Amino acid sequence: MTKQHDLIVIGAGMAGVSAADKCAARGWDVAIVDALPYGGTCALRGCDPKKILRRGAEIIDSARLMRGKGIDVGDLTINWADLMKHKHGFTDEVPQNMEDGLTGNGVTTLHGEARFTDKNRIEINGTTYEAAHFLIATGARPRPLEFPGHEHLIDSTDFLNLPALPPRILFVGGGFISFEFAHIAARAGSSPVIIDRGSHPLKAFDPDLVELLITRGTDAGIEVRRSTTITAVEPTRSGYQVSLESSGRTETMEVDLVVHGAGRIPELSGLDLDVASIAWGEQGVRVAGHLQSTTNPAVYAAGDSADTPGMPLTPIAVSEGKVAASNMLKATTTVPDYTGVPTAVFTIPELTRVGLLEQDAKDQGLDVDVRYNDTSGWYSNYRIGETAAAAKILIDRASDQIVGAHLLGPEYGELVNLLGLAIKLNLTTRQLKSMTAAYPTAGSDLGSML
Ligand SMILES: Cc1cc2nc3c(=O)[nH]c(=O)nc-3n(C[C@H](O)[C@H](O)[C@H](O)COP(=O)(O)OP(=O)(O)OC[C@H]3O[C@@H](n4cnc5c(N)ncnc54)[C@H](O)[C@@H]3O)c2cc1C
Ligand SMILES: NC(=O)c1ccc[n+]([C@@H]2O[C@H](COP(=O)([O-])OP(=O)(O)OC[C@H]3O[C@@H](n4cnc5c(N)ncnc54)[C@H](O)[C@@H]3O)[C@@H](O)[C@H]2O)c1
Repeated sequence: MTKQHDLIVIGAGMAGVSAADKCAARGWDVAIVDALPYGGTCALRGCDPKKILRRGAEIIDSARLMRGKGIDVGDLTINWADLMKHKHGFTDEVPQNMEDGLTGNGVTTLHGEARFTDKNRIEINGTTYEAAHFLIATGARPRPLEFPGHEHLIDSTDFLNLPALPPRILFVGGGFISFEFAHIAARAGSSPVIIDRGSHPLKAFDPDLVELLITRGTDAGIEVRRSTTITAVEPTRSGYQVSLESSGRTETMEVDLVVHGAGRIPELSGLDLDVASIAWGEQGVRVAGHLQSTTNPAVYAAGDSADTPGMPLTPIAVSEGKVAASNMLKATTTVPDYTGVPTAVFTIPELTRVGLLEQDAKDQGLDVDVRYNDTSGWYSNYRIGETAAAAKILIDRASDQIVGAHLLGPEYGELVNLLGLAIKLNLTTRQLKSMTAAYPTAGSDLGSML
């Protein structure tokens, strides 16, 4: 006999777990399933382990910036094996803790790959489960690549588990993953090369600040090649030969490792969505604004696997998971609020953004005052020897409200949260400037940035 649940969540990452906990707390009979250990991408294979490895790189970089300013760097190096152990100290605990948290909240935890067999049924390891509602929260996977030899690439999960870093690493794609990993690898003693087929790497970020970051990265030993296509990857005796093409010119590069950083796509393979009449496309499960499937009312989707206006980021996954849960529980049609969600690429220093790009604001016909400051000479950056730091804040002249903010600099990943709050709450710059910040902190620079 099949068991009838109120809700089955497919995927125990940030989106799925937020929704499962919320519905169980309201008394629903909830089951959740994952094919991998519980925790999802962010905690096990993404944000969290990545930022632990980045900590080692930050220490090296900070010490180098203070060379001749009171710090003798000497042979300060990253011990990759120990740094990995430090990472495992966090990640190894996650699956059991997360599963214990769910069962403690009354959620039934299942293991295996789920696939739909009907509009209201799924099968896991040969057993059928039935539910009144389903939440698809299956995340994303690396985009399949076409060039010959693509099977030799490692992906971000492999990179975050490397037992040792080889000297020459080539990153395919100039996005979040390649830049973050290249910044870690360079401080760990490798020579990274980022190959982007487009002319604007990190295209979700302010192009002026991206150029500053690329220059800072060059000083740290990172090479970035734009408008360059990879035509083949072939194994050699000691590594790989990568064939490149740029403006009609071809060349080859010898490297030890090739890493996939060329984008991720929703993970819907194996779900058999068509069997359950669930519409989907390249951007994910097709949902209405309130996250219900456009074709199967029993089904909702959230996070990286859902086709929504939100970027594939952890805070979006969490907020969509909660909104989907609330809509299922109350049969409401609340749409997630995507305004004022900041994002950061954790290079050294970090590059952040919230709200509109300068070009978007212009395209929308907004009359914006662009307040640009090179903050590298400001006290907070002088103190630590940082040479690349800047802020570009876009203020709507009519309302005096911030419509976009772009920051490059140490600790600006924290500062951008204040600007996100200002956007979300429609604060004016006059109100923001009335804030008294602790001094000297990155927050105390905000008034001058405005
Ligand atoms: C290297 C890397 C670094 C990142 N860094 C950041 C960062 O610093 N900040 C940030 O905001 N975002 C970051 N992200 C993005 C962030 O990790 C994702 O947006 C977020 O984890 C998505 O959560 P989710 O719940 O939608 O999916 P996931 O966390 O991916 O969870 C989906 C789960 O579904 C399971 N699953 C899939 N198919 C099935 C199936 N058929 N049956 C059963 N289970 C299934 C998977 O095993 C997985 O555990 C990073 C991503 C990567 C790859
Ligand atoms: N700090 C963070 O928040 C963080 C960190 C890592 C990943 N993520 C999330 O994961 C997603 C995926 O990250 P990503 O870095 O893989 O993708 P991305 O979308 O950020 O960047 C992919 C880049 O690869 C380029 N590209 C695509 N195909 C190529 C090819 N064949 N050859 C050369 N270049 C190619 C694209 O032009 C683009 O610049 C991100 O969009 C982001 O949402 C977030």
